[in-house]
Amino acid sequence: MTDSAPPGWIYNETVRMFATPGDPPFESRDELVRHWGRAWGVDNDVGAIRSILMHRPGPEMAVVDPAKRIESIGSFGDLEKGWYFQSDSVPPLSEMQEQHDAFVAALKARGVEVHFVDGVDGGRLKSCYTRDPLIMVKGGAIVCRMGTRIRRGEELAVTRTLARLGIPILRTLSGSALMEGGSFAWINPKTAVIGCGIRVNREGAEQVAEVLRRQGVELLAIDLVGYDIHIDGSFLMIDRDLALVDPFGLPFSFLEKLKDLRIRTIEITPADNKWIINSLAVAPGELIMPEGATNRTLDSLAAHGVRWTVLPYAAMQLNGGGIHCSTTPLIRDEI
Ligand SMILES: NC(=O)NCCC[C@H](N)C(=O)O
Repeated sequence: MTDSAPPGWIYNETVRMFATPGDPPFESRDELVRHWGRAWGVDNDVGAIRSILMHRPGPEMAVVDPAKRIESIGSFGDLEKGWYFQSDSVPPLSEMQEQHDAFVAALKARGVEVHFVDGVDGGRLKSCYTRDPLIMVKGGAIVCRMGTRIRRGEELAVTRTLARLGIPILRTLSGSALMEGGSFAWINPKTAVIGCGIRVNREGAEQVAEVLRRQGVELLAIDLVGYDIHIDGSFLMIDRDLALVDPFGLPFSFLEKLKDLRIRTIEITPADNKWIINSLAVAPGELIMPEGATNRTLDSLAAHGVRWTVLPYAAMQLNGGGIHCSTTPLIRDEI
């Protein structure tokens, strides 16, 4: 047969013989492991963390000039250069690094593989909050588009890092989208939420929703309150069906939606340090949290079977972000 077959037929029959179908889909574990080396990605916010992305604050912090005091609001910043420091005091860099190092050590002690962002530069002083320039979904990352000038460009450093690690990038937000990962949260493996506001617009949410739709995940888009920048200041999943919330930062309709989804909630009180919402679930019902929870809230956590480790993080928080903001889990166990 092949003796007399025309070359075109041989070519086409070979193509047909070696064709590979689209299913199983890109995000399936076997496909990822075979072609990308690991099952990168997450589809929940509480499964045991295996791999995480962080950035130790470093030379970029030198952009902060304590002489640039903004007296009218009691903080520091330079409108021309775009940097801002959201507190009335600037801690020594060594103190921020010490707290960050202790957090990294606590994660490593749990067996978490910690990766660091390559090439942070340009005085991008918020780069230690790796939560924001990317979102991890099933099978890889969505690179965001930051909603403040000094943070725009963190996307490039993160993209280089993802490439070095071999992590698929499923989408880079484009057009007029604004999106920061701190305003994205998984509620369960079929439902996620984005808080829209001054840093995240509906176009950003829609571009993320497109990626998630292909994974069979529904994305809720809610409005944040006032100038709140991220939903992770008011909402945190801490177990498969349990969230820590600040009701003052969330619309009533979202609190009702959580009930529909059978998510139980623990509400913080004004006496709690608000940064406790910005904790990290390292496994179902296991938190790393900053200081400042009231006994009332700790008792409630304990009554719901939650365990926690407390780390000092006040110096890191002075730059405007907390424990949750300082991490992006790259791989979590399924729940
Ligand atoms: N997820 C977060 O809340 N990230 C920290 C935000 C850092 C800082 N306040 C900012 O303005 O970007």
